[in-house]
Amino acid sequence: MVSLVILFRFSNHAPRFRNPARRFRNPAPHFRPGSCGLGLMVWLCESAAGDCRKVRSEKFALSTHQARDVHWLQQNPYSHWENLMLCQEIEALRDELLCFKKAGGGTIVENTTTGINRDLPALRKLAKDTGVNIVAGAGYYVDVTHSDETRKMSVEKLTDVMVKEVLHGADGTDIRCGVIGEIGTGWPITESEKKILRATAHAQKQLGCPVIIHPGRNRAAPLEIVRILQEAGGDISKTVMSHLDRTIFDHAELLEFAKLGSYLEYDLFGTEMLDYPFNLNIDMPSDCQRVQRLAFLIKEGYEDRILVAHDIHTKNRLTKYGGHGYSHILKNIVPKMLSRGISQKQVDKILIENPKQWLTFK
Ligand SMILES: CCC(=O)NCCS(=O)(=O)O
Repeated sequence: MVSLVILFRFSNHAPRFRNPARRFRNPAPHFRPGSCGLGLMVWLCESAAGDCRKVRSEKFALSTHQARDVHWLQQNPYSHWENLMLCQEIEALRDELLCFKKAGGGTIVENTTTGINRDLPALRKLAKDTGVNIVAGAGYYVDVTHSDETRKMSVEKLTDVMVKEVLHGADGTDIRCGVIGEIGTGWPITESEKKILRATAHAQKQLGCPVIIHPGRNRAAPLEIVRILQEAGGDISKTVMSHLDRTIFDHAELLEFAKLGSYLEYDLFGTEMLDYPFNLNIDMPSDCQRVQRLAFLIKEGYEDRILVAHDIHTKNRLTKYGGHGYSHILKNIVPKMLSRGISQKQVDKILIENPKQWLTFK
């Protein structure tokens, strides 16, 4: 059975939600959590001018959306309120996992962390129901999701929390996390995020555990993160730098970064959008370009360091809503890799051996 790192989320993705009225025109507003209603988080959108208003729903109800809306959602996934509420889709996720298993999948990493609705009991139930191994993530997401309590914690306290989440259980359960991350960082990296990065390195030093980092949307971000982790004693060889698809584009810069020895993750497979709403200067690559990037890294000798995933965090990417689903890499990307000169042995390394090595505690 294939073991594969596929990230999916129960989280709502609202911290990244852009105000639809300002879509694609103004710099991204900052987001922060607002009140709760009917168990759903309501998020407030704070514009650059500092005014707050409730994010409004787009023009159609997602549950009844028609085929004609599929393309709009694919291009504007963060501009539809309900589309962000992946936590409502437990049944659809069960179906996705069963399809994934049928396609040869064995394991996924679900690295929703504190700040975006980690739901460990739901993960446990899904793993039991489907027989797919689900590895949960410890730690904290990006700054805007940090609570006042989190901000006040010392590096030592944050380290203790993460160590406990791995050794004893998280969120008041006995469910133990198998990786630290994704640890969220923006650009520039905030003081609170730096503290959490240092704590991550300290926890990793104690546990010998896998770590995964979400870098800010700037080509300098991955390098700066590695520097902070290294200074704090982290093990870069057991650390994944995720979302490289939208972060480092230049080949020479990518090779410079690769030399530092982290895992290099291309994890937005299935995401094809013309305008990347979080940074309009970025041209989000297509799946074909992602495969080209993998082939390039393999040619340069980095096949031991590559990981791939879908990072599904919005509803429209589920099969139920006309999306590519959890089996896209297994069903569509692997054949594409093979047709572009990547051998079956190399595919197996990326889908089986590398995740196994990364997930094994030292
Ligand atoms: C919540 C999951 C996440 O942060 N995914 C990264 C999306 S993006 O920053 O690459 O757009």
